[in-house]
Parts: sequence; C-alpha cells; structure tokens
Amino acid sequence: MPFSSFQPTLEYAKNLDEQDILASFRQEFYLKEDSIYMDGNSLGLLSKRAERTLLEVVNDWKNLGIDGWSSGKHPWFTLSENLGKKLAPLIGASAEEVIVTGSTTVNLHQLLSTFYHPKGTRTKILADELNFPSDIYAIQSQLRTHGYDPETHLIRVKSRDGRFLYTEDIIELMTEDIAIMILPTVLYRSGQILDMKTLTKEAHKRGILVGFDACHSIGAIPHLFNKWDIDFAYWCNYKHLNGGPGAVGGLYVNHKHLGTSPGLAGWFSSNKEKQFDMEHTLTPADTASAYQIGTPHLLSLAPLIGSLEIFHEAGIEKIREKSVAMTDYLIKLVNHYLLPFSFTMGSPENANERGGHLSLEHKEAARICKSLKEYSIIPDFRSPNIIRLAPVALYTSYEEIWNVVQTLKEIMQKEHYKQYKNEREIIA
Ligand SMILES: Cc1ncc(COP(=O)(O)O)c(C=O)c1O
Ligand SMILES: Nc1c(O)cccc1C(=O)C[C@H](N)C(=O)O
Repeated sequence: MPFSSFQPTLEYAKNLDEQDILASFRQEFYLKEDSIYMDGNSLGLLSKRAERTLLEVVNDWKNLGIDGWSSGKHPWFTLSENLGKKLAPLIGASAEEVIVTGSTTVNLHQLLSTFYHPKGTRTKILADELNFPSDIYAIQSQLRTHGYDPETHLIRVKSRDGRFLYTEDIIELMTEDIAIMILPTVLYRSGQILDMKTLTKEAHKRGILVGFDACHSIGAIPHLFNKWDIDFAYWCNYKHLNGGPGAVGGLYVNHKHLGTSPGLAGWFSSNKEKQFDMEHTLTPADTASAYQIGTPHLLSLAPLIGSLEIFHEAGIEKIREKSVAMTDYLIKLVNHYLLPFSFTMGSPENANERGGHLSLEHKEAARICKSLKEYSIIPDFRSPNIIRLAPVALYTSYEEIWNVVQTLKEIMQKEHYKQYKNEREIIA
C-alpha cells in the first residue's frame, strides 16, 4: 500500500481515507449521521441499490400480479438461479453449483439430509466446540432423526484457548467413523479463518465429506470452493452481503455431487421445464437448484439483486484488501491507545488468518458495549467478554475507526461504562 508508516493521529486516518479507492461506495449506503456502524458482520446496512431493487420487485407485484413470475424486471421464477449465478464468483464456484434459497440453518438441514448417509461404522459428524449454536442444533437433530445419540455421534474439536481452532487438532479427529465434517469458514467470535484447503484435502484422504458454514466470510473474503474441492457450503446473505434482515440464504454443491437426490424435496427442487406438469414423481433439476424446497421468499431476495451489483463493481479482492488494511489499522490503534485499559485482542494477529471483524476482549465487555451505543457507536457483544467490531470495506471510513478507538479510550478513562450492568440485552 502506498501509505506512509502508521501514525496514531486523526490526520493519518484522513490521509488513509483520501487514498481509499473504495471510498466512493460509502455514499451508496444509508449511514446515520453522527453514528458509527461497526456491526456489519451481524447485519449489513441498507444500500440505495438494494432498496431500489426491492421496490422494483414490489412494483412488479403491484403492476403485474401473477405475471411477475415470468415477466417484469426480475422474473421471479428464475430469480434464485440468477442470483446464484451472480454470487458464484464470490465463492469460486460455477453458476450451476450455487442457489440463493432458504436460510443458513434450513440449508444445513437440506445438505445433511442430502449428504449424510451413515454406513457401517462411518456414522459420526465432526464439528467444533466454537461453532454457532444453530449449526450444532441442526446437526444434533439430524443425528437423532437417523437414530443416533448426539452425545456419542457429534464429535466436537476442542479449542486450546477458547478462541481458535488448530488445523492439526481437527485432522487428529478425522477418524474412520466420521461420515461428514461441518466447520465454519470464519469463526463467528474470534474471526479466525480456517484453512479450508488443507482441511478438505485431509478429510477427503480419509473418506470424509466436507461442508462449510460461510456466514462470516461471504462478501468479506474471496473463496475458491471449487478449486479446494469442498463438497458443499451454506451461508446467510444478511451480514457482509447486505441483503437485509432475514435475507434469503445460499448454498453451494460441488459439481461432482450435482444430480444427488435432494434429501428435503419440494416442487421448487424440480427441473423448471417440468415443474408445472404437476407430476407426483419429482424430476429434480440437475443443478444446485434441486436443493430448493418451496416458493422463494421474493421480497427477501430482491435487495440482493442491487447489493450484489455493488460487490461486482467493487471486486471481492479489493474489498478484502481494504478490509485487511482496516483491521490492521484498528489493531494498531488499539495497541497504541487501549492497552492500559486491559483489553485483549481475541482475533488472529496474522492478517491471512483473520476475517472481516475483530474481537476485542474485556471483562466489562457487556457494559462497554452499552456505553459505546450511548456514544452512537454500534458494536455487538458476544458473551461473556467479547466486543465485536467490523470495519466494513464498502462503508466504514478510517476516520470512523479512529473515532471508535478515541471513544473507547474516553469511556475507559471516565469509567462511563460503570453506570450500566455488565450483562447482555435480550438481543446482544
Ligand atoms: C455461523 C452462523 N451460522 C448460522 C447462523 C444462523 O443462521 P440463520 O438464522 O440464518 O439460519 C448464524 C447467524 O445467525 C451464524 O453466524
Ligand atoms: N441473525 C441474527 C438475528 O436474527 C438477530 C441478531 C443477530 C443475528 C446474527 O446473525 C448473529 C450472528 N450470526 C452472530 O455472528 O452472532
């Protein structure tokens, strides 16, 4: 990068903003004046383009009624496939391998219903103890459906430090009784990126299928799912992809598995030519389209049309480059200004192992987050001691990052956080 070496000054932050080649995308988003949004890793902000495409779909409904399925600006019948095609480059897949459908958890159920076929002694599922609870609940319920006890059949890789997973610890648990391994691409708390390529290679050597939850990486880092030979993946589109609350999610199935009968079938699993024949024998699509179940939630798909346009224009490589520069910068500011206040960095130091957010640990984290909100800075809190901060490449400025750290310093110096209880809200 053409920047001079780090200085902890506001002037330096402004200088970084001036040199930022993605800076113009900021004006595409609805940002609240006098407020700094650092929670795009949980729910991304609305862009004007996402709003526009949502209104276009509403308009087609208004003007065309049922004909919106086949005509109008974004014909509904093929919208999930079209969005899959637009999303495919973000994960290093081909169009036929991706479909925008369901939600993270529903898609995991679909993929396990499709690919988890316990045979002989190969009956267990390998996951990790840092995984998001919804994935674990889904795996446990799938095991129960197959008549297995999750206590014995869900194997969870332990974390040595409560923050990170170590590749060798995961490989050690890839034993002959494991049928499928389900891991996150990026851990939701620490932001650690797992070594997907090595893990997939090692699992395949041992006859284990590999599925990844890409919720915290999609739209933040580039992926090469196809090249790494990952069997399947699933994610939500409401975080870094800014698809809106409850946005329809996505799934990827490697081309070598296309044609596998969907475990959870419905009429949208159908080959599109045949769907309206209304036969009682399903002819599934020969693409990832087969893993849809029912009618797409059009109004929760529509914002993604506009949102993905922005990703194509900005380019995921450039987004990643800026994201790394911003998390590096935030770490440097934390080290400069906040070390006297007992904060610990809970994210990887090495930028190549770090996703789009940082996890700042403090024993007073819950009330520090409440205090930040009082100062109009939006972080999120993850129990018991994590302040998650996501500088988002498309809409966060370096000056805002500088201001976040100055505010944290003030909150700690003035002990502003002490007026709140150190416990989480209902929605943390
Ligand atoms: C890693 C991960 N998996 C699963 C989920 C749950 O996804 P959903 O509610 O979209 O099914 C989330 C977030 O909510 C998540 O961060
Ligand atoms: N999906 C969420 C929701 O409906 C409400 C509040 C937060 C969320 C989230 O996505 C949380 C997120 N998965 C996390 O990483 O913690």
